[in-house]
Amino acid sequence: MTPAARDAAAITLLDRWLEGQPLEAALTNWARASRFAGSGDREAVRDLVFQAVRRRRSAAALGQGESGRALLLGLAREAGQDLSTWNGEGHAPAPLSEAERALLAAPLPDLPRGVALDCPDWLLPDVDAALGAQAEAVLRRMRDRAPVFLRVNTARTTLEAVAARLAGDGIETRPHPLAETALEVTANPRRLRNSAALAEGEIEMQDAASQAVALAFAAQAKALAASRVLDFCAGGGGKALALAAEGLAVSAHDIDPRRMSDLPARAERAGARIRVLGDVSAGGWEAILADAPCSGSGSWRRAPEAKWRFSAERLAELLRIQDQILDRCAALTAPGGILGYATCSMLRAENEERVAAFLKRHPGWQSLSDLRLSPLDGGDGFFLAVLRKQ
Ligand SMILES: C[S@@+](CC[C@H](N)C(=O)[O-])C[C@H]1O[C@@H](n2cnc3c(N)ncnc32)[C@H](O)[C@@H]1O
Repeated sequence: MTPAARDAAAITLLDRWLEGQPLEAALTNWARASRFAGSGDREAVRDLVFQAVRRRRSAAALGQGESGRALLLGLAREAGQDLSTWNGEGHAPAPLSEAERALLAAPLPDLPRGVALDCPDWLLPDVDAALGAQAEAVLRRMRDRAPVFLRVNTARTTLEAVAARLAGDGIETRPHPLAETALEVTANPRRLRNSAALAEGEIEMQDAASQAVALAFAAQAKALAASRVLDFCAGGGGKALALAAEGLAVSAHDIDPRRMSDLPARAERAGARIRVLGDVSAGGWEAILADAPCSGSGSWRRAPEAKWRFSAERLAELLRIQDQILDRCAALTAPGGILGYATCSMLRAENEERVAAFLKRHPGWQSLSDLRLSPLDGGDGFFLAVLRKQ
């Protein structure tokens, strides 16, 4: 596909998304119906579509419209591209109209803050309160794609050995200061899919901040000599696997057990022993991690659709669920045990305010530590509070 044909495909996909089709479904349907598109084309179209969704507000303002074509025009205007390839020939988009040509050549206007930063207005006060002077820089960082990170299974190998093995496949990496288990992929991330290191459990795809949270919690659980750790919201098991690699005996639970369906196979591949529990009515856990459902506002670079779907009603519902999970885990924790409360949210409402409300409801608990990471640290936005039952 020519670059202009890729633009035309992205325009079609963005239109479908704007009409209400989920992004992944639109991309999958298009890829199935477009046998002419090679893997490089599919990745390029995906990148373009995701970038337009990340920047939906500013792109719509600069392109002056809520259509796929206007969004790409807006992206091009901000980047100073001329779009002369849009000539209507072959599979290229129709040529620019006079008005579009004038728009593309016009100086960039001053946009309202929420538009320029691609943030819904109703979230700005919380983001400002949470991030203070860093709010703008963080939101700007969120307008671009996230790096690709690997977690090295240090129970089995070393960062150096994995990096050398991946380099043999042309995949370049470098260690990342956020977590001692993290490698950032700097070239050819798409080759990872076929890498033997992944198939053999030497690496997992996991954001570096997520790794840092797992390592910080593991260190406190080990300091307590906790013999058993419960991952109460295990989901796909990213954190459970990271905790197990630190030598902890991990049990995994999730309200939706189907989410854990791949966990036994992933654990086996990694050489980790993780017990998957259907029921956790028995308490007495010395260490529990509650990686709670949240807005995902720290990972909106990877899942940009969620940023525009999120609402005040959904936030209120999440806050209730987070409180319930914390209360349930408090009852399951042994006296003297610890409870880690984690989110991939940057909002105070889901983080510090939930912990403060918990401590008010549970006077017998104290806060041991807080960790707040933002995309300026390199990975996703994450939060971890470790609480102790007296
Ligand atoms: C942020 S995800 C977990 C991600 C996972 N820990 C990881 O690192 O891959 C949150 C999980 O919490 C689960 N969940 C939601 N409500 C819950 C509840 N009341 N009790 C337990 N798990 C819950 C969801 O099904 C979801 O899998």
